[in-house]
Amino acid sequence: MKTLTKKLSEKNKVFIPYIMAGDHQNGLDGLEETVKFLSDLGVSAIEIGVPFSDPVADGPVIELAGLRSLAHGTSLSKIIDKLKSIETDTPLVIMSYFNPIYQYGIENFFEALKGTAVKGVIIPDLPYEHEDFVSKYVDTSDIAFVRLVSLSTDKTRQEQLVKDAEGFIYAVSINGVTGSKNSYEDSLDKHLADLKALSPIPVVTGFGVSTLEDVKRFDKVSDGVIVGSYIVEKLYEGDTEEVADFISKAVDVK
Ligand SMILES: O=P(O)(O)OC[C@@H](O)[C@@H](O)c1c[nH]c2ccccc12
Repeated sequence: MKTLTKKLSEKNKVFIPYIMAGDHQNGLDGLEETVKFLSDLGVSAIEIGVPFSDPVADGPVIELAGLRSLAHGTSLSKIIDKLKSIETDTPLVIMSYFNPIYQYGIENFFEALKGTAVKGVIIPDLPYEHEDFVSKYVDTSDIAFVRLVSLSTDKTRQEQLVKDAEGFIYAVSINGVTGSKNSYEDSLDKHLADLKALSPIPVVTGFGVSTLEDVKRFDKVSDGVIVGSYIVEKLYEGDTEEVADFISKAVDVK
């Protein structure tokens, strides 16, 4: 079992904040400070986004954060260099579209992350059928390849996806881009509970989670939450106190 799977399975409830690498007034030099800030609040893991020029699944908040980060000159290779010097017990999960990793070199990517705090990777545009691009390197490293399950994933495919899965299952709560939530579908809670019953590893719900009510709801029907847009926006606006207050309450939801 990989470190990420083990650490998250030990948790009563999982709370994972998402941040965009390089979206800080000091660009990537601010990454370590943000990681420490979040990790001191007791989060289960930290998802670190790699900015990309064509982020198909990103809503407006994350997309803008990516553009700001790119304007600071952020690249995957600079992020990896930075991650080599960041020490933390909190597992880090890189969220990148496939193209930057492909350009960097898939083997180099996994090789460069050995010995860093990165224990997982999410590649939202690399479907199950194409995992063999990375599986050789995933299998020989301690990095978990995190799979996404959407609302439209049927039971047969869910069974396929949870089999041999590591880290956690990323349950996408809406049919849409990050940050958007008009209202959740009525069937969502049952979908999550069914998925949780199938999955041997934690099922963590993300997309549109931005209030303590959301956190409570998804902590009941799944194993925890991922919060991106809310945190990215508040950190950018400099509302660190509000973020700290939200996260300390969210990690404590019973
Ligand atoms: O922003 P939200 O709605 O809180 O959702 C998390 C999400 O931003 C983060 O996990 C993420 C950012 N970009 C993505 C692309 C695909 C899947 C997930 C993501």
